[in-house]
Amino acid sequence: MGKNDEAVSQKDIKKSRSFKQRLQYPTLDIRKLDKDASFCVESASSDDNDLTAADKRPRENDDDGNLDYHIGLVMEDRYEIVSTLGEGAFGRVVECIDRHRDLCVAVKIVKKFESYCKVARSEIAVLEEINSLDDDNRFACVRMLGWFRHRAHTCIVLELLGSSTFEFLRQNNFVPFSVEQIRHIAFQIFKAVSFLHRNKLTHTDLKPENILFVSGDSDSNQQMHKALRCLDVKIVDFGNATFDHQHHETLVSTRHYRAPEVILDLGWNQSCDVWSLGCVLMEYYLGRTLFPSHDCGEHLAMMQKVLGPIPPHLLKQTGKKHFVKNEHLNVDKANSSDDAIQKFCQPLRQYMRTDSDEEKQLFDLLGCMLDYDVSRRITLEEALWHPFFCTLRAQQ
Ligand SMILES: Nc1ncnc2c1ncn2[C@@H]1O[C@H](COP(=O)(O)OP(=O)(O)OP(=O)(O)O)[C@@H](O)[C@H]1O
Repeated sequence: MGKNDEAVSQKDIKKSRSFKQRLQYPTLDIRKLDKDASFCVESASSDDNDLTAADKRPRENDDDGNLDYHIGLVMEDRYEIVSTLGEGAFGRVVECIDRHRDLCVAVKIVKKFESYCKVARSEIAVLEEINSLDDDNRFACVRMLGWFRHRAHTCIVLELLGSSTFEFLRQNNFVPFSVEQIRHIAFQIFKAVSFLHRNKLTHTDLKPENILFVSGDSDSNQQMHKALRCLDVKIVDFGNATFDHQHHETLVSTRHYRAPEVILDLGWNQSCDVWSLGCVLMEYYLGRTLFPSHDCGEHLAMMQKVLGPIPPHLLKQTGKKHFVKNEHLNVDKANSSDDAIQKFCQPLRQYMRTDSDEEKQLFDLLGCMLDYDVSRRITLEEALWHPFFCTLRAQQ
């Protein structure tokens, strides 16, 4: 299945817009659009489209291929749905009581379409591998507890976690995290992703929505307070995780977190996760997306405003020649004077002018993570030895 921006059906666009309407993001509300648009959805099966037939029987799926469940529904004679936790391009995640173990769990109910089932199978394989590689649960990756099929939907049973860091920021009116909080969150995530990288896996979709606090209190206010006290987080969503030996899709990551080598189609490796995490940490610091763009040209122009010119040797290699003019980024005049670039993008060196030593360390680390050149970009193993983490390393 091709995952590219061009392969978007009208149905996907409608679906993306409804996502957009549901989201309240202060600077730009198109975050979800690109992720959705990156996947070519197979059309619904004929019985999904047959409204007359569907009208005559209780509905099992909504138009997006999601299971049309209700609170109280029991799946597998075991998992009783008590609430909805989240929604993504691949389906919905619900909180359930596991009646066999008298335990609350999260169940990701994947959309019914075959392409999504395929991604779900891959997510299950990756989660099984993580469970067996990390049997002591030392790294901050969500644990899979099992999986089953319910009415043609693949359902993945996961340990129950709390809010995503994106949701946390949103509920907190996008007040940024403190540098100390960023340090704690980053340290755990870097260790976890570094563990994935050592085991030849790339996550490819690291973003604040996929980094969840561990605290699972159902009262959101209490949850916020608890999360801020303990700051333990875990990574979710391994549906696009790719082993080194597997085919690497041309287009990966949700747009705002997408590395330049992916946009320029230069091939990618684990280093694209490092770029995404650089964008994530900056978002935690700013309380808003670092590159709030919806267009590749504008996105690259934003990168230039923040990080300086894209090296000509990289532009020389791209097959996407429309991005290049005289060995430099071909910045469309309309884009370069675009409000969004002027308003949201500030050179990283200006942030470095801060008087705070800990902020200086953070920006130094971010500079190393947001290096255009993959061969020079810091690895997470190296990043864990950066002075930004020295206090946490000392505590280990
Ligand atoms: N184990 C969990 N515990 C609690 N909430 C969860 C859990 N896993 C996922 N969620 C919630 O559900 C949301 C969607 O989950 P996930 O990212 O796995 O779905 P997806 O369809 O693959 O998303 P995407 O559109 O990013 O690909 C998360 O952002 C989070 O809010």
